[in-house]
Amino acid sequence: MSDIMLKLLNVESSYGPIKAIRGVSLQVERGQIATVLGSNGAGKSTILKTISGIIDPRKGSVEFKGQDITARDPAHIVQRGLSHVPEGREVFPLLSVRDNLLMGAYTRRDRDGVARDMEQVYACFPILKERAAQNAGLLSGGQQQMLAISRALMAAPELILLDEPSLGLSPKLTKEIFEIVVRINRERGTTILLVEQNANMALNAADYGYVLENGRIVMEDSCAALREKDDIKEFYLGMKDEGVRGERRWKKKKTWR
Ligand SMILES: Nc1ncnc2c1ncn2[C@@H]1O[C@H](COP(=O)(O)OP(=O)(O)OP(=O)(O)O)[C@@H](O)[C@H]1O
Repeated sequence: MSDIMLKLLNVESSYGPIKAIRGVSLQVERGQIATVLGSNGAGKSTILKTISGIIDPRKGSVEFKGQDITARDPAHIVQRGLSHVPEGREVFPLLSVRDNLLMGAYTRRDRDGVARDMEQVYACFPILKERAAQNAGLLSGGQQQMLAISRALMAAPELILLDEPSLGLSPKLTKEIFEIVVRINRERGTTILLVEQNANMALNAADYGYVLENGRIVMEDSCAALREKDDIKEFYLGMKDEGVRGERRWKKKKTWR
């Protein structure tokens, strides 16, 4: 029997009158990397903010490890084992790299475990050990992304929500970050829900994917199957269908609409 770590049922969240997500249902199995793909403004970040308690949904429910966490306090949700790496990294620029990492472990009381995890993070990201005493604001964009992911790891989470880790990074750094994400999943068994605009990277790293458009899930499947779908190739992977040209091509509709 599969072990469901996260389950959203018919979730709807709004910003005042703007409905950002509607009727979103999805689930993530323990040990899996799942991804939500979608273009700008599709509602990807809103899904993650609703899960981690930053936004209270208008409707629907969020279950984590079989327990209802809908609209619970974010600190409570972190303590239960769920960490959120927000878009844009948001490290504390005037704190040292080391203090940023310790902030991630703020809710923990097991000092030995924290020290052990700090060493593991340094082993995974040697640059953070080199720069441990430096202010985080002096790190490059890619290094700040590594720090943001590491800070989440310091909470010893069972599930990490990762918001657009590729944002603003070079293709080379993006590849490196994705390799690390997969490594964290394989080596530590951490379950990951990743939202991305870089569909190519996300579909290669993840096991299962959801496609979000205008706040609704319009398609879901294993990433292997999604990579083979013509609509995904055309609209998300930028591969043109050479058999359909000119006006016919413009008239071609996505099959999920
Ligand atoms: N703080 C806010 N106030 C009002 N509207 C918002 C706010 N944040 C997001 N929205 C709106 O909610 C919708 C979904 O936004 P969201 O940030 O979840 O999309 P996204 O898929 O993460 O986009 P991107 O890839 O550009 O980050 C958009 O229409 C956006 O304009």
